[in-house]
Amino acid sequence: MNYHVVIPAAGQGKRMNAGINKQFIELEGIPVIIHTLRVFERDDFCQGVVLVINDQERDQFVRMLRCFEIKKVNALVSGGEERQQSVYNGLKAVNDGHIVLIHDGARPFVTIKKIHELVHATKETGAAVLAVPVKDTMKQVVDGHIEKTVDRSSLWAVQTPQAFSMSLILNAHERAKKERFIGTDDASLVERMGHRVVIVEGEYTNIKLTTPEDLLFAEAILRARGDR
Ligand SMILES: Nc1ccn([C@@H]2O[C@H](COP(=O)(O)OP(=O)(O)OP(=O)(O)O)[C@@H](O)[C@H]2O)c(=O)n1
Ligand SMILES: C[C@](O)(CO)[C@H](O)COP(=O)(O)O
Repeated sequence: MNYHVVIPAAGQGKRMNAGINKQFIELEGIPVIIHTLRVFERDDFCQGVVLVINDQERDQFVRMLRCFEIKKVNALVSGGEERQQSVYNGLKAVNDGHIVLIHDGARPFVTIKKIHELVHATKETGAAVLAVPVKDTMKQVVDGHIEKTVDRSSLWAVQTPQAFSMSLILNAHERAKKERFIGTDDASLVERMGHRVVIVEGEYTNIKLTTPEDLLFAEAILRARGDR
């Protein structure tokens, strides 16, 4: 069940519009990225973390890791223009291990329970993702009007971590780069090679902090957890 994890945290956070890297926004006095890293710090199955960052934020990250005593980050790697490039840079820095997880730095609420279910499922096909069934009715919209209502029964909102055998995901990234394909998640690079990806039902609290209102949900999630 051992794994390594690549955590992309090198984005611009444009949709958050916070004026700073959203990974540095504090929730109950702790930066988002530290909340995320602490999950893996606490998981004995996590053998090491590769953190992908903006070079100009390197000093800030080094100080933060030291201040919060994060020990498992064994590489700080430069990100790229696209999330996919950042992830690929991170994968190349994972020096051993058979299973690798890729997890957004902006998703601080993943649980160890779900991580372990995901890693276990990866043994089945070499690829598995956390996802939750969509709750809203989905419509396809063209030029501002509804083209059709999409059958919701087979639609899932995919999250991270996404887990893969190391060789499979490296091959998928290398092929996507060669073919100039850019996907919005890593599983899409594996799917396009015709490889089965297993869905593991995740939790609705595993939100990605993307726009300002997500911070309201984040504070509510922390309060609810604190009450337990
Ligand atoms: N070039 C990029 C883009 C994104 N990410 C990371 O990938 C995760 C998911 O991406 P997203 O939520 O879209 O972050 P941003 O790209 O920063 O957001 P935006 O699109 O609003 O700028 C984030 O932890 C982000 O830091 C990254 O490492 N490198
Ligand atoms: C990888 C991801 O979190 C799965 O839902 C999502 O695709 C990232 O998208 P973003 O626009 O890069 O945040």
